[in-house]
Amino acid sequence: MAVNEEIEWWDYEDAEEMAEAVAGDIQFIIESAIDARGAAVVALAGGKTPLPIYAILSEAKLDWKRVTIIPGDERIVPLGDPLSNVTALAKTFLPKGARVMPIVPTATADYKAAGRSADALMQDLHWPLDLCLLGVGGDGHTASIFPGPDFDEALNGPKERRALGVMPDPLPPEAPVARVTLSRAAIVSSASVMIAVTGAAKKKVIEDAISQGAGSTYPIGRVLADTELPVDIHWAP
Ligand SMILES: O=C(O)[C@H](O)[C@@H](O)[C@H](O)[C@H](O)COP(=O)(O)O
Repeated sequence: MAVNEEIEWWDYEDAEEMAEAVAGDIQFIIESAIDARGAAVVALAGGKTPLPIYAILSEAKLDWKRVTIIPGDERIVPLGDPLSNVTALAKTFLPKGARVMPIVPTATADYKAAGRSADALMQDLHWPLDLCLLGVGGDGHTASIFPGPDFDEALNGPKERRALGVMPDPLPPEAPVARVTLSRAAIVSSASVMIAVTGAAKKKVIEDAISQGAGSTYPIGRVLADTELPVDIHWAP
């Protein structure tokens, strides 16, 4: 397994400046995909950090009806729940005309079944994804790749498995529920992988994860070690 040596940090004065820059980069990726094949498919991170990016991106002059957006991971909660990643994306991008696709259609107690259904839904999309925008948790998770019983499957499952169900152990306090996530294989196959994070603590976690390399204890380290294309990490205090 290679260690990615093409990781570039982009540091900004504040979250607003980062949001402008990242929104601009995503706009460019979407425009390029639309120019190339008439459509774009992007996976966007959940959580709170990227919300200012999405607010700016949604104002971009894009042919939104050609854009499909999925959450790169989802908490298994009903649509409309404050924890639902796709609900936040839908509020921002549906009014623009984008196709925002839930990956967990109905909340189910069986997270493995939810993962299988998400994986089946992925077959309807154009692969590889044009972009996978990732967030990182303070514990080093990315998308919903967490330590726990599904960690190995998320990292090392069959390459064609693009999504799976995950029960984080321990459950993250900010959203203590089972998840569906893109697999590492699906993430690293993306035409472009980008990370957006804020705060000194997350910066330290990512730096440690990168220096640990392919054997990193952090999910983000395991993902970064497996990407072959350059990865941009956007950071603001
Ligand atoms: O649904 C999720 O949990 C996420 O997609 C997750 O990977 C997120 O990016 C991090 O937890 C950071 O979240 P914050 O930006 O809210 O800190």
